[in-house]
Amino acid sequence: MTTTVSLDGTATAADIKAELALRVADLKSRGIVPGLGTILVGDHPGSQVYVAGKHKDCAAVGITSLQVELPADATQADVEAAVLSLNADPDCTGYIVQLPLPGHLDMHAVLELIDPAKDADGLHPTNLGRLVLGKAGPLPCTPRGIIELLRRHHVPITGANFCVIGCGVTVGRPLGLMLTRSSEHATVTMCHEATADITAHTRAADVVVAAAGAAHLVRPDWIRPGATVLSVGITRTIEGVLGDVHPRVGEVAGKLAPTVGGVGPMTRAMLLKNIVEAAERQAGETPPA
Ligand SMILES: Nc1nc2c(c(=O)[nH]1)N[C@@H](CN(C=O)c1ccc(C(=O)N[C@@H](CCC(=O)O)C(=O)O)cc1)CN2
Repeated sequence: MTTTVSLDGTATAADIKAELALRVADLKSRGIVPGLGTILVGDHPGSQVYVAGKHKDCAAVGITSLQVELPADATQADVEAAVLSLNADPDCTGYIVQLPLPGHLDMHAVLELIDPAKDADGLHPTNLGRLVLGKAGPLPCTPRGIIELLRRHHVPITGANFCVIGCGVTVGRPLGLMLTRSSEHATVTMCHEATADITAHTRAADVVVAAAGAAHLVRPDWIRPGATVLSVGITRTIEGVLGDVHPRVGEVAGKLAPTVGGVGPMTRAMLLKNIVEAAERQAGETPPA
């Protein structure tokens, strides 16, 4: 049996928040007050928890919070009006529209209306295009958090074989783009529900990232002993929160980012980092690499 090392996102995020608090204090000493806005539509239970966590984090590092809440039956026009209002608000350095939106709303139309300079999630088409072209800009929070978690725990990335399960817009797709930049240069296999013989890909991987949103999809026999595994997707059931990675994978993996306390806190920390960097850019500075 392998002794698994936990990739502790809560502790790592705490370190990052302490570093960011110093940068926020420096900005404030020069009269620049970073502000994060959130737009939450409806009463999705996970989203309410995540947005509350984001504002708690802001308070901890000295970032101002602006919260917009709209009912589940808000119209496309209501949501777009909230976006335009934050685009115009000088107290808002950057903001996010919490996803998923209720099914009757057009997510892509909403995301396209965000001012790319205020896009704290890096999900505006302009910023995703900048990522493809290797230009500086805000990076999607979960993929950025995954790479930062691996780096801070000395998991090799360059030349490593990654298997990313799930091709969603917030995690899988941008993660594939980020891991193949010249600064990372990993070899990435993207898997999805139509992948034939998925275990052939997971068993060949040094690092498996499970971001499919399918409870306990990844089983112990899918993993090469000693490989690194990150459980990203979450399914909420009446029995509680279930991750994409079966708990017994911990008996095989060398390093494991658990479903709770792994990548989630890193996602939140990277949102703060995107806001601090946006404030620095808006002040005409180049954020540290
Ligand atoms: N606009 C966005 N929407 C969504 C994103 C995103 O990056 N931008 N990602 C996810 C949700 N998410 C951030 O919003 C997120 C997910 C999980 C956590 C977290 O801290 N999880 C806890 C567990 C809490 C629980 O689910 O009970 C943990 O890992 O300890 C934070 C943020 C979808 N939407």
